[in-house]
Amino acid sequence: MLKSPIVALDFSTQEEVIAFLQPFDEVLFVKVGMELYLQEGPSIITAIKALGHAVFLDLKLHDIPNTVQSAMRGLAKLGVDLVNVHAAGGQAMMEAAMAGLMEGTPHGQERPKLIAVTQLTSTTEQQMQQEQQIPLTLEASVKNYAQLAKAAGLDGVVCSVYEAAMIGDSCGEDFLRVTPGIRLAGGEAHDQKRVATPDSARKDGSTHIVVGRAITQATQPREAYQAVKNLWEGY
Ligand SMILES: O=c1ccn([C@@H]2O[C@H](COP(=O)(O)O)[C@@H](O)[C@H]2O)c(=O)[nH]1
Repeated sequence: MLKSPIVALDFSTQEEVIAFLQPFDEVLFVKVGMELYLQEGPSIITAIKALGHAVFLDLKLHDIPNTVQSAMRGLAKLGVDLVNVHAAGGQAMMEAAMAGLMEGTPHGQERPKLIAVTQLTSTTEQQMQQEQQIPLTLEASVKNYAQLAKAAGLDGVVCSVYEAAMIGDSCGEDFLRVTPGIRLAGGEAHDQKRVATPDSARKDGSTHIVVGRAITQATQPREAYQAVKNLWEGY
């Protein structure tokens, strides 16, 4: 899987996506989330793949195992590189997701990698304990979800940079730690709570970073992407 920063294409239309991608002359790893996929449908994946980019389809599935298995069987046919579920759906749901992906991946093609969201990067420990009524530290909850995902045979998790090293120790260095909540130093956090810079992500155990607004809302997105990439790669 490409190691370059994963750019969150949080736009509503294909036109906006094409206009954003137009100045880039390299292969990008991009993320299509609910906003874009629910408005444009599967054709947005075809359009992005036709430009040669790698795709993380971030739909965070969370339902009963049978429903998730059937949904994943369908998504596997889109030829994306990475998909996800919510670990809170449980081990049986995650196993069903993996089974669906394996059933749906066309013969001769590589199965998309499957990761699970642990605790959203917009969640604080206090929120988790009070609203979700989880009587653990945030780190312990993330570790529990990561170990469930590992036991279910998933390829990794979504977590914040602050939990990435701990998950590498607990689940193995080749277990993916995909970390959103990335900001350039001094950047606006917006709704994110567990934020970190691209260089701290590199030093603190992320295997991949996800960056949206710091790039897509920059006055010069291509330059912002290059700045993030340089920090992530250690230049
Ligand atoms: O825990 C999570 C899981 C997913 N996301 C997604 O990543 C991007 C982050 O966007 P920014 O603009 O860089 O904040 C966004 O698409 C989220 O849906 C996340 O932030 N945290």
